[in-house]
Amino acid sequence: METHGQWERYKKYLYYNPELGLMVDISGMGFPENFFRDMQARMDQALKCMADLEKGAIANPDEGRTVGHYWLRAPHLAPSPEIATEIERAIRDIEDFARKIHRGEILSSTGDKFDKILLIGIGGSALGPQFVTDALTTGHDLMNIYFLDNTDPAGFDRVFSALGDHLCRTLVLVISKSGGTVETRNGMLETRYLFAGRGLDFARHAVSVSQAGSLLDRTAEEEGWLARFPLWEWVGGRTSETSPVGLLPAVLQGFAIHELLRGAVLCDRITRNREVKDNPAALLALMWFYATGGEGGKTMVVLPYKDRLQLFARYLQQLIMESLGKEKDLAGNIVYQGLAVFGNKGSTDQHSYLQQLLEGPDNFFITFLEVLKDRNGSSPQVEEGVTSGDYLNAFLQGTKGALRQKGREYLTITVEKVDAFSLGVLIALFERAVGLYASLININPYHQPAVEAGKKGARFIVDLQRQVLAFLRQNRGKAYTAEEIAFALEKGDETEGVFKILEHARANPDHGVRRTEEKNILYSKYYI
Ligand SMILES: O=P(O)(O)OC[C@H]1O[C@H](O)[C@H](O)[C@@H](O)[C@@H]1O
Repeated sequence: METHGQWERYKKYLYYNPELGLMVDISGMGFPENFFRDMQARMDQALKCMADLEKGAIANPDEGRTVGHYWLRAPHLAPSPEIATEIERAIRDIEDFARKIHRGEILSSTGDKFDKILLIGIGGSALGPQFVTDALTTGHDLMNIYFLDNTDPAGFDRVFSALGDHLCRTLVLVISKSGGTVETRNGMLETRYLFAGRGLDFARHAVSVSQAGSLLDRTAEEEGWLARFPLWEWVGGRTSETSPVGLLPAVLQGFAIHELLRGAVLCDRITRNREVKDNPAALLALMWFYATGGEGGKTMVVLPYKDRLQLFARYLQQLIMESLGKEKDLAGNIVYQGLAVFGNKGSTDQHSYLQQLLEGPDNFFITFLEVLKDRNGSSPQVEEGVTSGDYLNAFLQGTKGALRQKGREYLTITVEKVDAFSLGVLIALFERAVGLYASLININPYHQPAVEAGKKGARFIVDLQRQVLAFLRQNRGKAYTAEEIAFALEKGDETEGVFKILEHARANPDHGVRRTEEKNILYSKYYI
């Protein structure tokens, strides 16, 4: 399966760092011999930009902001002693709060000990905690966690019914950097109604994580919530796992946050290395550049061969795609940059889309994540002399061989085991790879200007809905087609939107909208 030349290439390019417990194998990528030499000047510049960023340069020029996620795990690197003190204080306060919760020194409104967490947040305010929870949960953590990360009513109901009678023992973490994200607000409001319906005092169950002075922070202050933890302007949502966003739920669950931070800080130190072959983040960034021609020409399939890492692909989707998916470069040129990420886990995905990766268009590269330790303790044999873990390893190696034969490219990141330390390493590794790659392609990875467009669109539709419902109420008992309503409201250009609003309204009991049945649904009439 393997040729001598491959082994030589493997030996030549394998990165291994025993301190990090990390290997990065890039030999399965077909870059030419002179690639590193040709990229040296660009990478030197990227590393210099990163060094400036860490010293507090305005690395997010569009928003005039510094970018400080690396300070979160090394407060002494922060550009001012005030910032360092704030970070240290926040970690201390989180630990202190969690200790009191665990010891029952802070009790719920009913005098019960808290043993459940309901985390309400979205995007960067949920993905990190979800990933870390799934990776580290033992099944008997100090507290069990549930998430609301959308504005889907049935999604709320599913979680509420799982919480059932435990609501009186549930600590609610509302996490939002901006403090104004609608999905999070809706989750909070519905949770509040649920508490009120059970006669429970929501404020005595609620905790916020948000920027000082945000709507959420002010609400928490005015209503006297149990605690308020800070988030700072200089931490982006997608790089907030080592901030209170990630640390608060982790420490409440009993995860080893100092190990997570130690993994991240060590990885940060090692990925500052200016010697590219000794810098795994620089290696990743260069491989992304090679694979996509620096233009996002290929997608990255993230395949952890470990169930506990299956949410990593989803976590990386935000970290990478929200950071790198940009219309303009730093000079204002239209570039349409990005790096699309998908994936779930191996070997499971070998039984779904791997067929296409082997025989379909060669428009991707794979990042395998390999974990050497199978489980705590030993494994039974599933065949003579072979364990399930041997098979997982064999499927990974076998898939690489099959890809090689087809000339498909991949790289492999190996960690010793899944624990808080290795998660810290992986998070920091990809954070820095994203930053370095962004410099290589000259874009700002720290803003997300387009996200606003979808939010604006939603506000427009909610406003249009108010007008449509008001029209039907004013003309109670009379029935109208979507076209007639749009015309009457002088919203002829929005007829499709009006139709979708009406269809949604008649499918639900909330607004009392009904529909006449016509052969062609588009001529159906709606009334209240
Ligand atoms: O933490 P929040 O302010 O609620 O933001 C939550 C998320 O929503 C926004 O739309 C951004 O695109 C994300 O980067 C952010 O993580």
